[in-house]
Amino acid sequence: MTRVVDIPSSRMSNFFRFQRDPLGFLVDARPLGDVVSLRTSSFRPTFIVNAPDFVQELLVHQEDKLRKGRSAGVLRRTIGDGLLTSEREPHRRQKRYLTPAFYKERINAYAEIVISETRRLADALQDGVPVAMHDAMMQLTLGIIAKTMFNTELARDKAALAKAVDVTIRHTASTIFSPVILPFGWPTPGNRAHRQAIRTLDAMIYGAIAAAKAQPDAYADSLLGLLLDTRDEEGQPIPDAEMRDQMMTMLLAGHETTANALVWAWYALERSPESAGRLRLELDAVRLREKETGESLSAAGYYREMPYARQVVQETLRLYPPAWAILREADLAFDMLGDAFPARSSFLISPYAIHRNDGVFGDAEAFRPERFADGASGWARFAYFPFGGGSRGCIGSQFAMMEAVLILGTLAERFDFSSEPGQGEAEPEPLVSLRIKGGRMMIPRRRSAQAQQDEA
Ligand code: HEM
Repeated sequence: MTRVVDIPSSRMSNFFRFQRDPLGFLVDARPLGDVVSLRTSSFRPTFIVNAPDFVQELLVHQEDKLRKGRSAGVLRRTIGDGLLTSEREPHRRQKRYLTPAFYKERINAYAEIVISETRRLADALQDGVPVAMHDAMMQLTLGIIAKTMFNTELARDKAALAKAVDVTIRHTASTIFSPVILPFGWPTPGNRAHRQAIRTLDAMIYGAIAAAKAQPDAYADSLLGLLLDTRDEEGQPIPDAEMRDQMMTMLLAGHETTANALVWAWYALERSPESAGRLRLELDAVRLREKETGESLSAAGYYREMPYARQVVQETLRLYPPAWAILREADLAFDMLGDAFPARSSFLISPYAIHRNDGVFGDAEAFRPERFADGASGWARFAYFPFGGGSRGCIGSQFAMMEAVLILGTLAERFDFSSEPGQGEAEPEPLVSLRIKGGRMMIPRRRSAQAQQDEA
């Protein structure tokens, strides 16, 4: 029996609903069936994939039949042919030379940078002075990605680069889901602003490449150093343009996602005082043990000591997965789990919708980090997949987990954050990654000051 069902609503109403509220549309489509056909044209039949076993087919078992297609085409305007957008053999080749940048010992070294950059932010926060949390997390993770991957300090240009990233993301998101994609060469205001933003980011990237070539030893432990040392089968170095594409890819794929997850985590913790309390207990216990033993933990050691903080991040990635949609296209007709899919089929897989399945998670809308106390092993493999999967799964997943947990721990140790009054419930905004619409103004309260108050 087929597991593909037709969506009951008309093509026109689906189109408008998706444009207006993509997340609502996908959440409503999940209970309709394992795979939902949008009954679009036979030229580009489109399916929403809801069942974990079909997700596994697309991302793992049959991935050789699928491409990223149109979405990668739009991203390519900014990041070129880097790991996120390349396909087939170029992708395999790139993955081979990039993977060592994410080995465990490298991630442990990056962890020290994460903590020192986060402490810098903590030192700059003032008790009771509201902070634009989205901007603060974006600039923090941007600084971290530049320092860990390119050994580059962004102190001076951080705000300008963050602005350029924002322009790029907004324009890319509006293009990916637009029914008509205008050529990038056309001088529309959006294209012009986007091209200017790319020039700003390119200046930083090419500056870093030139600095690394002049002083390679200083960059040996960064991704940039790795790129400089890489040789192909003929012994040729990677061309500057390819290095640029990989760096732009890491810059964009590697900081907005983590920053958005963190803003959601602060928001969720504020609304779940029990979880925030448990997190504080864990953090205080770690520091107490350090005092008692007289040994201070390395950053990697600190990470290991915070299982509850990890659960908080995992649960945040369940409810608010930054990669809210994963897209695939098939060139040729193929079969999946007994159903036939025609040539040029498009597939939309939404971790956001799939992660909200009550049947799997029980009270799925509730923020309950404890669900992850035993890992994520109780569920079907692709019931929970914030980092995708298969050969196109996130290369930075371990780095991102470590980074998010260390930022959360380092800041929560010193501050409680609460939303500035009058903002109401956070509304998700699905751009390239899932944001809080309009950001979130939050008020940091220094914990020691609060404890003093409590004592008084
Ligand atoms: C919470 C943070 C993050 C989330 C939720 C996330 C999520 C994802 C997902 C779902 C994919 C697969 C997309 C697809 O299949 O189409 C992906 C791919 C990728 N991610 Fe991440 N990511 C995060 C952080 C990072 C970081 C920190 C880096 C780099 C330092 C990174 C670099 C990449 C790259 C290069 C790819 C493409 C991999 C490939 O195609 O081989 N990501 N990410």
